[in-house]
Amino acid sequence: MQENILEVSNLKTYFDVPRGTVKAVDGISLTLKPGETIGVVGESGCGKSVLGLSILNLITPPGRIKSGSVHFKGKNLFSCSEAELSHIRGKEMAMIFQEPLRSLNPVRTVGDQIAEVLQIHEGMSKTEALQKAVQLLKQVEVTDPGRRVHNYPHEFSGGMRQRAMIAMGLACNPQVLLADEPTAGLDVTIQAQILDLMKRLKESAEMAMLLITHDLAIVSQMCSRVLVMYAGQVVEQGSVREVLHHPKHPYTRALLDAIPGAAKDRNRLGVLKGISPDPADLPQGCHFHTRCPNVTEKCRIEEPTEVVDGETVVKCWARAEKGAITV
Ligand SMILES: Nc1ncnc2c1ncn2[C@@H]1O[C@H](COP(=O)(O)OP(=O)(O)OP(=O)(O)O)[C@@H](O)[C@H]1O
Ligand code: NI
Repeated sequence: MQENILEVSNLKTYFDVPRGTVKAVDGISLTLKPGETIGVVGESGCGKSVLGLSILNLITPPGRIKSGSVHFKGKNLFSCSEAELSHIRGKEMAMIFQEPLRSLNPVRTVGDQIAEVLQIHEGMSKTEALQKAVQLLKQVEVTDPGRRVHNYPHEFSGGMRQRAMIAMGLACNPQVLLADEPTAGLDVTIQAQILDLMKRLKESAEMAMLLITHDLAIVSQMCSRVLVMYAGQVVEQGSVREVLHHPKHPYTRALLDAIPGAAKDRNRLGVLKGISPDPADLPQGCHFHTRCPNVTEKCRIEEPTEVVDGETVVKCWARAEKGAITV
């Protein structure tokens, strides 16, 4: 068996806000093998981005890592020095953020920003780094990269900014890429092009990827395994084949039913009923019980344990009581 490159164990990330404590990530464990792509899905606010930022130890107040660990190649990132961390970030483990405009500096050229990563992590001279930046822009299929490298982010279209972010993320050939909605907000054709590009780059470089998205179609196109998050927790995880075709958790089923095409075929409701719970005031018992069609008395009182059911791990009392194996 191949060793895990990334191991997240019982991770909890909380935000202390005036109205209470937001449990954005509340006990998540996952593993990633070299070259593997895992999808992370769930509704807005369920904690996907906070999970990505926590893995890179980038949480700042009012947020805090409450407990748990993140091991990258056997090294616990929560006990690394700032110097070790900045070496790992960007070089060995890169993140493509949800909003490129927020992470690209508006007053510096795209080329300078890509070059900076290479100067810091690869010790290149400015001239060498700029040459490499042109190559990278070419690799992510930005047309006329020799001219574009001197542009500012606002001179790029949304799709091109996203490509520039991918170029920056890939500059140092990271072994793990955390991609947070890398194609959100782009039109469908450009989205397909960028995903295809990421897939090809990933395969040629054997890079592992954690792909955060709310789009299940992207998961089935890109990932081998998927984690379904609800209110800071993983409610179901397993192979894409199993989870998307034989969902075991009622929340996963509801998510699948919310896809218009699937809903039409199966003649079910297209919208997820009810609202997500307030993460600063989560319901007792199973976090999903307020919206679950199969809720029982026990679900309202006691948090479900995770159970192995075939190839899937599910956090649901209905499954636990069917005699599946408790983790
Ligand atoms: N800096 C912060 N201060 C307070 N609360 C925060 C902060 N960042 C995130 N949160 C809270 O943590 C929870 C998880 O947020 P997160 O951004 O991870 O959601 P998400 O799943 O990425 O959603 P989306 O799909 O909309 O990107 C939310 O309730 C959010 O309000
Ligand atoms: Ni997010």
